[in-house]
Amino acid sequence: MGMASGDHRAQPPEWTAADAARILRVPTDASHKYSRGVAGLRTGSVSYPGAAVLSVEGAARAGAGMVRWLGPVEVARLVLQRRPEVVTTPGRVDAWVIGSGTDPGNREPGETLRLREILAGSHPVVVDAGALDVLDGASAPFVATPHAGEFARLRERLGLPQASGEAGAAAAVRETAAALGGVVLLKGSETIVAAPSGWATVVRSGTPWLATAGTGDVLAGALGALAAAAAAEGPAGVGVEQLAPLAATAAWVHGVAGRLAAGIAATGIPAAGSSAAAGPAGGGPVAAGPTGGGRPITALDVAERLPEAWAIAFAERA
Ligand SMILES: NC(=O)C1=CN([C@@H]2O[C@H](COP(=O)(O)OP(=O)(O)OC[C@H]3O[C@@H](n4cnc5c(N)ncnc54)[C@H](OP(=O)(O)O)[C@@H]3O)[C@@H](O)[C@H]2O)[C@@H](O)CC1
Ligand SMILES: Nc1ncnc2c1ncn2[C@@H]1O[C@H](COP(=O)(O)OP(=O)(O)O)[C@@H](O)[C@H]1O
Repeated sequence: MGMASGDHRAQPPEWTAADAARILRVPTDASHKYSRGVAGLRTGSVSYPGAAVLSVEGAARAGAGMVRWLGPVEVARLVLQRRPEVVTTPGRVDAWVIGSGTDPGNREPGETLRLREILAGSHPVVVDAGALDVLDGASAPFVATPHAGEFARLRERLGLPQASGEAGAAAAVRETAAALGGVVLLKGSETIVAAPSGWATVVRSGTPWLATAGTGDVLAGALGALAAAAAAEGPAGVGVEQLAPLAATAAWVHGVAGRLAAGIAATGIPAAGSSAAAGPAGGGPVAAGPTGGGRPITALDVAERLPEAWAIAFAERA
């Protein structure tokens, strides 16, 4: 796994298919749905019901043993229409996803308390969009997943200066992770992940076609599934530093899913729709760098390609 913890000014190494392959978990004969991890989502709202559906899709397609979604009944109806596998009653949760598709300005005080309880717990938490304002004082291990606009607001709240330039971005993500005491995943054309220790990596597996509404909600759900799988593995749970490679892996798989959906055949990735794309045998390393061509995609298209992207990474397993 690439390390860059010593020198905080160094550019972080790129996260690769082989790195992702080491992180992904495969069920065994002894597995059951709970041992594979329950991803608990408090995402979406009456104002943004679609984000609930999209984050649920991300979690379900990234291999959760169970997706538990909690929220308003009218939103639950939409979630269940799309995915009847989802459980909408309270119960066991191994990792949480909060904030996607919620507006802090419209949040009921009871919901704020619930989010604070989750962040005071011991299960890992993916903190997206509308929950980024409740991070202060969190004791649970967490990954914050801001886009550039949310990142700027987060830094302002922390009293940190705004970052500039590529080198500045990586340093700023490390600095923000240290200040928050949690992992920060800054979404963009390059996605930068840093842990409080200074460990950092950059994910370049995506495509600009991902710049469409809702793809970030899919990513949050996918990361929730990976965190739940890790947390369900043993009583020791998942520490904050362990969340960083999980976050990088979710971003890597999400980026490749975006390329597959857009029909971009990067080096080693079979063209979308080809039979080779269906399984590990078609996998290979994914080239970094600019991608040409492609076609418009939707966030659900990305979610649908997550299993293929997963298999491409897994094929790199030594
Ligand atoms: N189907 C659904 O239900 C969907 C629900 N969604 C949910 O909607 C909620 C609001 O989320 P949001 O991202 O639209 O708005 P918000 O956080 O208020 O910031 C927007 C401002 O920030 C700035 N900005 C700078 N960089 C930026 C960047 N890289 N990407 C984006 N913005 C960037 C930019 O200002 P500018 O720089 O252009 O002046 C812009 O005006 C949230 O809960 C989310 O989960 C969405 O996921 C879509 C699908
Ligand atoms: N130009 C780009 N190139 C590659 N990936 C991008 C680009 N723009 C956005 N993305 C990816 O698309 C996703 C957008 O997430 P986000 O901004 O949270 O959108 P939303 O809130 O609508 O879900 C992120 O995974 C981000 O890395």
